[in-house]
Amino acid sequence: MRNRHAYLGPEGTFTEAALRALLPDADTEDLVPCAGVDAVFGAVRRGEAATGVVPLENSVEGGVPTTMAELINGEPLLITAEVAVPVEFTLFAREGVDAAGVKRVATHPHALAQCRRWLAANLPDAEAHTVSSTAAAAQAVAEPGAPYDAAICARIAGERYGLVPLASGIGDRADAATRFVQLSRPGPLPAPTGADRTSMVVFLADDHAGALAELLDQFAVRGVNLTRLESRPTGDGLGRYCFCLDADGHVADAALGEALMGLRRVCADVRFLGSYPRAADESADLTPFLPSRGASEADYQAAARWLEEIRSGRV
Ligand SMILES: O=C(O)C(=O)Cc1ccccc1
Repeated sequence: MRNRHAYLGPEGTFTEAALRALLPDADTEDLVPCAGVDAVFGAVRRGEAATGVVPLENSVEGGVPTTMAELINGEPLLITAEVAVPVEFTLFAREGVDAAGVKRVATHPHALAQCRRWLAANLPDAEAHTVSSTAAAAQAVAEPGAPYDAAICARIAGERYGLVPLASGIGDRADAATRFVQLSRPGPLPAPTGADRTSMVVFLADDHAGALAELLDQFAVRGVNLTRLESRPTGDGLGRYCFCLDADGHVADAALGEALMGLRRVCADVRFLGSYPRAADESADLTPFLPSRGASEADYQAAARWLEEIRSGRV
């Protein structure tokens, strides 16, 4: 059976662009557009798709709430790849509608948040409406009797649904980028590449002074660099948070593996989300970081051999 790949659809989303960047050889007939991020998770969990691609975080807006909630509380899936995609927004309308005729604009919440200043300056009287994706907005605008006059979406989506561009580059930050992840059902991990990232969710054991510092210490003392730390409500009441962390390295690396064991000992729960190759990001320094003294892979291996010798009575 052919491998199918679910993504946040319909055709023309930034997520589709991310999927095609991750799987450049995939046939269009194997791509499964889904109506929401939760539907992508569902398709992968039920085995209707081998993998799924969803937006995880944006450089301007931060984490994508549905993706975070599914990763934290949903039936576990593994992140097996990531890609960062630059996002450029264009305002599209039906043929014959000009900027003065735009009273209702539709788009994805993350796109709206990134175009607020432009909208306030250029369409101050237009109502903004959020829908499941930027391409869903373009599709809705193209329908006869559409409830919206214009959509904020990728150029490819506007063209795909036969709309006319009214203004391009309308994002408040020209350098905005979104990080997307590919998900699979739990199984073998991608092999270490030497430039990997590991994602996890950590639940503290109890609320006490220094609890977060203890968590962070597990990485600091082992020379493991963190690339992201986001607190999210657990859903169990006000003031109850878990922490979503990304770290440089692979769980097969000694330092990261020991940091995870340390977390497992001092925290109530740790959900491992995956180790996968880091996205090639021109702005990121992908040279392996220089670990602090005693924190290299060789140091860890030597210390493990030494302990084994003591335990076996050879020292
Ligand atoms: O709606 C889309 O096209 C998506 O893929 C989600 C999204 C929306 C805005 C910025 C990045 C990703």
